[in-house]
Amino acid sequence: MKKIIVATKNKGKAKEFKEFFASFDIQAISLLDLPESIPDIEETGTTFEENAALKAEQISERFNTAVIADDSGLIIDALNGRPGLFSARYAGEPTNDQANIDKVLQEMQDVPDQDRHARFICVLAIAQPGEETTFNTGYCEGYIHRNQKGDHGFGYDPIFIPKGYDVTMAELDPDKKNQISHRKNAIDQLEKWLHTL
Ligand SMILES: O=c1[nH]c(=O)c2ncn([C@@H]3O[C@H](COP(=O)(O)OP(=O)(O)OP(=O)(O)O)[C@@H](O)[C@H]3O)c2[nH]1
Ligand SMILES: [Mg+2]
Repeated sequence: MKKIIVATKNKGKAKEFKEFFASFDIQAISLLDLPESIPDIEETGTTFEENAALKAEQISERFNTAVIADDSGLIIDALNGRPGLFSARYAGEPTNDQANIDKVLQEMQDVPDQDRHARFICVLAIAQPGEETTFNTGYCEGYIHRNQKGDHGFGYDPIFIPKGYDVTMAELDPDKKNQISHRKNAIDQLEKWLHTL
């Protein structure tokens, strides 16, 4: 089976990448699967693209092979785009999904239903030795619920209701999330390249 390194230490993302790539007969190997422990990559970029490139390029250089990295987040209109680039550590370090959810719900408590629009963004960077890094971006539109529901997925899934649905992303079956998510929409743009592996 072909393999590809995905430069992530996020268990939720790693699980989804494994599921996505299995359909291409490719085994996705996350940084959590590697025998040696890989130092955290500091995300000093000012955009999702910069952070995704930082992660993909550093790991591609270390292993001299093609590497995919994902920088993603939740963008909420009523919070002027926050948590955005800082979605992982919105409530501070170490990252804690529940604390992040609590902070968003607290900041959104007085926001009326019609103003609770939000979207997930996923930027994939593909770094290959000797080649320019390329990018694919996917979105998933929706809105922020007033409380959290469901226990599938990860991150902010329990408070995000995808457009066209009346349940949160965390209430959806994982296979369903993988059909509509920002990650899926970004990976769909990779299809041609994945067949070249
Ligand atoms: O509910 C969610 N469903 C998703 O599908 C999703 N995708 C991203 N996120 C949030 O955005 C942060 C990414 O930050 P991020 O791209 O820096 O990843 P990370 O730091 O968790 O791991 P790594 O990939 O950098 O190793 C994550 O921690 C989450 O809070 C999601 N939340
Ligand atoms: Mg990160």
